Amino acid sequence: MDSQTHTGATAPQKLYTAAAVQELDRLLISQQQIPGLTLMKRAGRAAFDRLRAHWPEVNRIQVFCGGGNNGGDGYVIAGLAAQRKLPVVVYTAVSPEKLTGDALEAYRFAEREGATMVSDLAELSTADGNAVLVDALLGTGFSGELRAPVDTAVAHINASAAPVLAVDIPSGLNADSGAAGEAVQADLTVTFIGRKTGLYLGRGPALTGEVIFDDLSASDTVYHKVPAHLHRFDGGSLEQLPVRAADSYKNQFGHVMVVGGDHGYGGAALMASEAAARAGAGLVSLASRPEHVAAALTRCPEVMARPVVSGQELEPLLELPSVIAVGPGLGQSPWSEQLLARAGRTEAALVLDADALNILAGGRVLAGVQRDDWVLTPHIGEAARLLNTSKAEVVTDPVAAARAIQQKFSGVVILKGAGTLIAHADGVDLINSGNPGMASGGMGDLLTGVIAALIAQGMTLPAAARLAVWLHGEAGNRAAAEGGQRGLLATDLLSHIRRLVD
Ligand SMILES: NC(=O)C1=CN([C@@H]2O[C@H](COP(=O)(O)OP(=O)(O)OC[C@H]3O[C@@H](n4cnc5c(N)ncnc54)[C@H](O)[C@@H]3O)[C@@H](O)[C@H]2O)[C@H](O)CC1
Ligand SMILES: [K+]
Repeated sequence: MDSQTHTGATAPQKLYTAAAVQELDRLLISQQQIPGLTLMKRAGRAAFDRLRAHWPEVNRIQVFCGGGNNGGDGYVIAGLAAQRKLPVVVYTAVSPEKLTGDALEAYRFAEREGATMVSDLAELSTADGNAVLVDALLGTGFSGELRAPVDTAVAHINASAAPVLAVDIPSGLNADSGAAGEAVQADLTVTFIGRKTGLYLGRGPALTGEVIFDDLSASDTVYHKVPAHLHRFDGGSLEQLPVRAADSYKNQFGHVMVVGGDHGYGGAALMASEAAARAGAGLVSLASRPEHVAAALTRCPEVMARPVVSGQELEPLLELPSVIAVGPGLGQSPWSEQLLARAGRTEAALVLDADALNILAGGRVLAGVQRDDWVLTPHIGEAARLLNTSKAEVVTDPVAAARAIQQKFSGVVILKGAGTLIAHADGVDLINSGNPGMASGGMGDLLTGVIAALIAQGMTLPAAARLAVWLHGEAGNRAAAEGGQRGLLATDLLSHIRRLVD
């Protein structure tokens, strides 16, 4: 959760890979003539000031320093604390003799100011007082698996009850992908010069705690020289639906048709339909197995439920909608494949989800089809199937996976997760939204309905995808705030979707 507050519309945040941030670092030193040590001092000062602001009662700190410049930032923090008579102990994970360059200068500063240095974790105790732990073990230079003794230092930090500030990035978290094995669980992460993509992807959101960014007074010129890897949107930076004119009428707001609901899966199709209605679509119809029609009429009479026994029966219905969402409760039977094949040939914009994606991945239906006017919404497993690769591969580099699916199928790809990626022809966007309570059946069906409704109301596919992902997650957060996460049900979100879409 980024602490930046939003008073009005703001630009999306730029996210960078570790390599890009190191390029920014290099440019700052070469173009802006800012010595590396000055950058390190600014980084350490920024982190120290944020530590004092976040924990005003702190009365001692323990800094865990690695062997590189992340450790260097830690030594600056320790020196500043000692200067201000704030008791500080530094755990030197790598012997100071091995330090070089700016990190060695920073170590000398901490030593001159009287910071206590220990090389044995057993000498550290946080039993009493308001201690804060500072993780300066690894930053953007981390690669591979955690090596000793950093792994034991990470475990020591995580075993402590004391709050943790991570310098630049929690140690053990991959700065690009957000993948992590053993990694520091931080309460606050202060990151410098460029926001790393890994802070907002995969395990990043769970490990960073609050993220605070400090540009260390870098000038805009360097940012123009290094392209961002992702653009991160939040509530303040999203394109919204236009205000409705007084003389509006329902056809102006499009017609969404949901195609799904095979035997036993009527609920998914109905939830997607109701979500489309609650997100403002002018008309919503549902094409599903006949046994679901009665329940649909009872639950939501505003949805025009139509029984479909075969693909032929679906054909005449496909002329009506401007957007067709195929997938919720669709199943993978011959019936399911027939419906996807026919829907896939219409002029309407498409949203493909769940089993529609699994059928598409099978290659028998719509093989080789690329459309600019469809949105695919895979989760990690469906993405792996669409790319004919493993889930582990997708988790290792989710941005590459989202891009690859977009290149293979064209259109817009939403790769769902704690950080959701939206890949389109002009790049890849990221939205952090939702909460663990949303890991339950039906949540994806709601998102599908909201995406379709926003497209039906005239938004471009990328803008509709971004707003739908944010709105869906925000509805989940508000529903969880109202009644808890564990028992959160998809239909709890509907009333919040209605409020948020206004
Ligand atoms: N531009 C900026 O954002 C600024 C960054 N600063 C800080 O510098 C680090 C990056 O420093 P670097 O020396 O490149 O790498 P690290 O300190 O992150 O790590 C290198 C260090 O760690 C060891 N190591 C690598 N992988 C492992 C592993 N798997 N297990 C154990 N140890 C590992 C490696 O051997 C080195 O000793 C950045 O994050 C910022 O904190 C600048 O100070 C300010 C501007
Ligand atoms: K760190």
